[in-house]
Amino acid sequence: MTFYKFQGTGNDFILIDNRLQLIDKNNTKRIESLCDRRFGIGGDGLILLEDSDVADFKMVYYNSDGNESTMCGNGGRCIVAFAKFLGIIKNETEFIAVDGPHKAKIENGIVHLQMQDVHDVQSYDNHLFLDTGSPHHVEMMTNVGEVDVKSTGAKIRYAKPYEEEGTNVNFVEQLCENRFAVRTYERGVEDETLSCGTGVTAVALAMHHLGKTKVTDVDLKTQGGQLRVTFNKTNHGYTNIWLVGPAELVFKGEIEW
Ligand SMILES: N[C@@H](CCC[C@H](N)C(=O)O)C(=O)O
Repeated sequence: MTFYKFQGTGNDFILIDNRLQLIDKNNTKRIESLCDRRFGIGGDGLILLEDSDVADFKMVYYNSDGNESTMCGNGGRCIVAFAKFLGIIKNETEFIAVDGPHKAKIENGIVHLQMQDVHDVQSYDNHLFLDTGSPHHVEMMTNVGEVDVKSTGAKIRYAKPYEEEGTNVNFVEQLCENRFAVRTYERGVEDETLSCGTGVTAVALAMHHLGKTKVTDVDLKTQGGQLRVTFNKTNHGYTNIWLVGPAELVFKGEIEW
């Protein structure tokens, strides 16, 4: 079976064309072993591209622990690049993911992915919580380069109120009016990843909600590169949210499933 390795700002994924339904989707151990960086191909997750009756294709996302999870923004951008590579789409598409339909377009190699509207941004004393397709805890700090993301993120992810279901955890530093540095601990990877698409989307909206920025076109600096999030603010929350950035094929190979 042919697999493809893609990366979007260093968030890396194994992609497989599963339109013939050849994959045993309950084989959690196999997915985990393929994502292992020493004994497998290596990746923050594995994504299946499947047929859909209502859209160009369907995205099925697994974290590197082998479990199917909620929406992956960088994975969403990578599967759009993969669908173009396979000749399923040209430069515009609509596909189905676990959180519903997503529009996307590719312009000069950059993938623009529309995210679901966000109506609820919860603000607490020293953090915010919102769901951008996946759950995100957002915490501001003055020197994000120095935080131990793995241990601090894990403490927050397993503590109340998140506990078993967990959350992704984002640490944010404001660099200027429209630019923020973000480091993310990802649930299901249980470590820092170089970038998280739903995470930077959550950060952009949270910073606007807090009044840290007034712009609706925000630059996000991740460990793996630059992303951009644009949106509209309405009386009902945030709409027309787009996650924008690169997504590239790294290599392909053959595996026994
Ligand atoms: N890397 C992702 C987020 C993937 C899902 C997350 N790990 C979870 O289980 O909540 C992104 O780019 O959004």
